[in-house]
Amino acid sequence: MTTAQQNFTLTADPLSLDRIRSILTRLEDTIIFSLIERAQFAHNPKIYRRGEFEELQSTGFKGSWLDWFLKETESFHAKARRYTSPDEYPFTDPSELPAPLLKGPGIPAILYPNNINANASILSFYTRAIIPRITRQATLSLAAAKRAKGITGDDEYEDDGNYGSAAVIDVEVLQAISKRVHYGKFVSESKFRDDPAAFIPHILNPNRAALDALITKPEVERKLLQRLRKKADLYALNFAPDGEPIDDATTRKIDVDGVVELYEHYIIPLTKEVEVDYLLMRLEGLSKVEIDALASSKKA
Ligand SMILES: C=C(O[C@@H]1C=C(C(=O)O)C=C[C@H]1O)C(=O)O
Repeated sequence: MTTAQQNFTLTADPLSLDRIRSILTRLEDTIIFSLIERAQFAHNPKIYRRGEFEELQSTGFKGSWLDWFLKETESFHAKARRYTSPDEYPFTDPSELPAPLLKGPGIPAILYPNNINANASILSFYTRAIIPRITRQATLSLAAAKRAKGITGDDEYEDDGNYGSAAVIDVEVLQAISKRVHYGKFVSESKFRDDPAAFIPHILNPNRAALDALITKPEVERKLLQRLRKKADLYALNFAPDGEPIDDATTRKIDVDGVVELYEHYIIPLTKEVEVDYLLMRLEGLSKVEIDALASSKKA
């Protein structure tokens, strides 16, 4: 049995809501620290646009610099069987990824079979809304330094040439956000099994609003945003050699409001969309007898 299989099968209960929420809490740290790393570089908008690198286009690749980093990284990880795990989803079209090198049984099918992949939405909000916000400080510093040297031009002020470093970190951030959002499937499977009868009527007669209301836990979200701000405030601090925090807003390592807004306006809403999408397909292929049996069972 591979480690990955053990991780899922030896865990007390892979669908325990407390366990899932503890993983979501740990991913907050991964996402904040990855954003701190990305914030060290300027926006570098050209790495998100197609056709900006002639050397790349000459290989026949039609995507952006970041699309290329995603495809090359995910191609290697696909050979290591990363995307047979129910908590891993590629940004690259799966049909363009190689088959796993490792043979043998994959991870047990904890989730109901589904093709839900929200990565296109994640990539869009990350490159259009999050990156410009998170890299604003580094971009302003770069612009001031370039103006001082008499360098002019729009993109020039947002381009520090660190295309590889920025894209490597972008891939890390995107993978962490993707894992976090797609854990919504585990949350939904857990909530569905806990009370199938509550969900089944709104799946048989599709009702997104009713399903969204059933999975939404306002108090959990409120506490999450409170905790997130505390973490980002602390992690953003620089410390003097004597260990004292440097109380200077201009040296903060991350835009704290930007991190909170990332979760409030993008990550949480998209996680809930994945939860509802998963529930809407949860009865596919089941007979009326099987559905009735589920509806009459309290804990599936
Ligand atoms: C993830 C859950 O489902 C919903 C989504 C949440 C989120 O994305 O942080 C938090 C609470 C719920 O509204 C949960 O119940 O823990």
